[in-house]
Amino acid sequence: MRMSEPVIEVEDLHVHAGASHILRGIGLTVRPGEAVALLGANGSGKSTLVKTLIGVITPSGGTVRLLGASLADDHVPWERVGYVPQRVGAGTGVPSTAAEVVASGLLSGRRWWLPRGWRTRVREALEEVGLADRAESAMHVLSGGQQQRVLIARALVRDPDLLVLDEPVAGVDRPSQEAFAASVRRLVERGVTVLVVLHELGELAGIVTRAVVLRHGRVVHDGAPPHPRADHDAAGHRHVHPHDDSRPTPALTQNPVTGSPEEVAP
Ligand SMILES: Nc1ncnc2c1ncn2[C@@H]1O[C@H](COP(=O)(O)OP(=O)(O)OP(=O)(O)O)[C@@H](O)[C@H]1O
Repeated sequence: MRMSEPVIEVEDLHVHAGASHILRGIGLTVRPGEAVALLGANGSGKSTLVKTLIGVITPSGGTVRLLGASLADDHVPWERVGYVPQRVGAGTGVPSTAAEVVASGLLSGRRWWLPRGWRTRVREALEEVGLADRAESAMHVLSGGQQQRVLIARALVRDPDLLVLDEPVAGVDRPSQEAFAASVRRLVERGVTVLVVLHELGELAGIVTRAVVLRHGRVVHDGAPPHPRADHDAAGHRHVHPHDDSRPTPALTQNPVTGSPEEVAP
């Protein structure tokens, strides 16, 4: 991949699920070193887009290229991609320690043994998310936020060029949110490209360089992230904004309370 080549290149992407047309012609180009927030109301298609990017969902139309390689041709260098799924509930899955979960990030479809020096890499990844002292803790005794940080460490241990995260801080405790934001800042400083699904910018305001907003499976805003406001997490604030399909696509403005992009009547 040449350095100037896009890390993510999506053209006219469509996804159907049964009769539902979920993604309706998405175009998105992300260049090396960008930190992009993918925002939008519940059900706007954010998770579907990232799952399509990482090959979990097969598109019904359009093209996806990651790190210069076509997804359809199955040539994507997955060892250079880190993915953090939407949080799963505590206590699910097989019992394993934080270090074991992180080490699993070093395995890939082609390699089912751990590389030389894996212990050091696992320790560094756990240090990166502030959990070096919990390496031998079983996952189920960790808080939800700590579990999420372990999943982030599992993606980081691959030393990825592209990191894709699906709502990594939804519902997690404040220390975990702060640790996550600090990690993302360091990654961006190192030149890692980040695409992160968020409900609001929160701790990542000032770190993400660009915001892409989806609505009903389309990109309705792609540009500068909204400015953060100190009171974005004030009690009583509604973090999601229901939409009515019958309305025309509205303009976006900055929510005066949250600093999040929000729609206004045209
Ligand atoms: N397998 C499926 N079959 C049918 N509809 C689906 C399927 N997966 C997702 N959808 C629908 O597609 C739409 C987009 O879902 P998606 O999870 O991508 O949205 P989202 O923006 O990530 O939402 P949230 O913020 O709630 O996670 C929703 O209306 C959802 O119900």
